[in-house]
Amino acid sequence: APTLHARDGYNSTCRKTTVAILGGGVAGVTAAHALHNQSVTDFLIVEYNSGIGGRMRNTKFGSDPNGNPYLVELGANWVSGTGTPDGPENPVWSFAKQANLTAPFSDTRSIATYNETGAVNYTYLIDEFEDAWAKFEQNAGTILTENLQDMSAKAGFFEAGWKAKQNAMRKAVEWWMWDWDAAQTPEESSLVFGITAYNLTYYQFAEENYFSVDQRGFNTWLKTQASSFLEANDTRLMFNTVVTDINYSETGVTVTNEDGSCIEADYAICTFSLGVLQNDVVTFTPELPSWKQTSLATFSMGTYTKIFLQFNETFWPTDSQFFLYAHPTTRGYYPVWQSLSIDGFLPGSNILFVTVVDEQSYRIEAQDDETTKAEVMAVLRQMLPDTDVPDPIDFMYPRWTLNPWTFGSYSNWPVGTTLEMHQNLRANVDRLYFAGEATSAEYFGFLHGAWFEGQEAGKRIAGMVTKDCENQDGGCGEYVNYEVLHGTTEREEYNATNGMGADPMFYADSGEEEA
Ligand SMILES: Cc1cc2nc3c(=O)[nH]c(=O)nc-3n(C[C@H](O)[C@H](O)[C@H](O)COP(=O)(O)OP(=O)(O)OC[C@H]3O[C@@H](n4cnc5c(N)ncnc54)[C@H](O)[C@@H]3O)c2cc1C
Repeated sequence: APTLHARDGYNSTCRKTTVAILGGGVAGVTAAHALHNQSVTDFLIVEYNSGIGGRMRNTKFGSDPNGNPYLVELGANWVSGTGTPDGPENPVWSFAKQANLTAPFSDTRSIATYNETGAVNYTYLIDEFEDAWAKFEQNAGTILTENLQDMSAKAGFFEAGWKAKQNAMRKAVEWWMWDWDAAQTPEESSLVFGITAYNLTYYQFAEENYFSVDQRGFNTWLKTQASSFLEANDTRLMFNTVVTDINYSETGVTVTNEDGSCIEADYAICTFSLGVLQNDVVTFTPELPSWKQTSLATFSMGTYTKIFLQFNETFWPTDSQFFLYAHPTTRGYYPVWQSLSIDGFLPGSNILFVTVVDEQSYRIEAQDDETTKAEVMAVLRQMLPDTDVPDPIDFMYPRWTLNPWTFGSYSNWPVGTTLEMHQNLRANVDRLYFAGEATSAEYFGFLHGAWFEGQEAGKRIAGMVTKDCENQDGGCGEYVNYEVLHGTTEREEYNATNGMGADPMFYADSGEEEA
């Protein structure tokens, strides 16, 4: 191919391909699937780890009565938003059903509340928060449709009549209703885009969550999807390969890996997390343009940490899925506990886990397991003052922020962001394309966000390669980008070109899809 020789950095020993897909998470696999569907089969998937799945990551933990370990999910765990018989369905849910995934209904109403004195019922505060939520959504809708300035979710709560008022229990409820999803505080989060992601996930699909306890791993659904077009030992899968350099131009992309190997591609799709892109793991040549660098710096990467404990008995209540703890002074200090030792989940496993996010995640990532274990156990003993709480027989948590292939858990939109600004995160630079949960305007932070964005990038490139544009919604070829940003994004710009093909406020207004 003579065009290859014209490229910068062309090296005759590089492996050649039409599309280099960088990363084998949801977006990477789905991009490959979209290419395959348009008969573009000459692609490579380059992946740091030894298998596909990315942030759907599991590990062995504890042991069952036969001495075999359980499998628990360190990363994504829920199918968030499912679908209705007549409405659109979350693709993650479609594949989860195909894979016969064991994923019981996750009932957020099944919650018991605690503070430092033990069980104290403040579920009425959850009701109060939920009452304010409708007003909160309406205000977000007004800002979006009237092209007004965005505000923080915190300010939005105030406006809707909810305040935490320096009250530990109100703070715990606020954490449960916001931080537990966003992995960042309401002060850090955009009101408008927090609401759009929520609406499109829960009102467009369905307002329910299923929690995978499948002992094959949650990522079985993605493996099911992958097996429809990839062989088990497909030579297009390059595992245990760490990308260090990406050299892009208007004619192609050269990818260099840590082991010295390289790939010459006509196009590349980079699906690395926002955290990876923010932490200079990969060197881009030429340097990324300033509109791209600014967008990478603008959006934030949250951290969500599940801390697992196994005991030799289940000494906590078995009639609730969730336990909410209000620490007297520190908001977000070991607030949400979940029991796996209940019917439908992993009965008899004696496993509990507690979740922290953001600053508390960074804090515990920086300290040793024993220190964290002591803190966690002190809280648990406060919650259950009348129970003789034993020490755990197993204890473990991941450190997502320090992880070189993620640098955090999932993205969040800070206050004052616009759709145009986000489009710059999505947009390609020459032949280098981007996809992943963070590039999704509609569903950032979610698996299905990564799914749709991988598909979009795959379809756009397939359209260029085959000269046959089958992507009716988004189109084919390059994404738009904005070298000069407007203060706000006009209502008419909320369209597929800017990554928002579905109307977030349409779903919010009706609460469900209209015929
Ligand atoms: C703790 C946690 C909880 C979550 N909970 C949920 C949930 O319940 N529901 C939900 O819908 N979503 C959840 N998510 C979000 C969900 O996991 C992500 O949105 C989704 O998995 C992202 O897919 P992706 O393809 O965009 O990125 P990734 O899965 O990160 O895929 C990118 C791939 O690139 C690889 N890579 C990175 N750097 C390099 C390199 N230098 N060289 C080669 N390969 C590299 C990585 O190994 C990875 O496999 C959670 C995430 C975390 C971390």
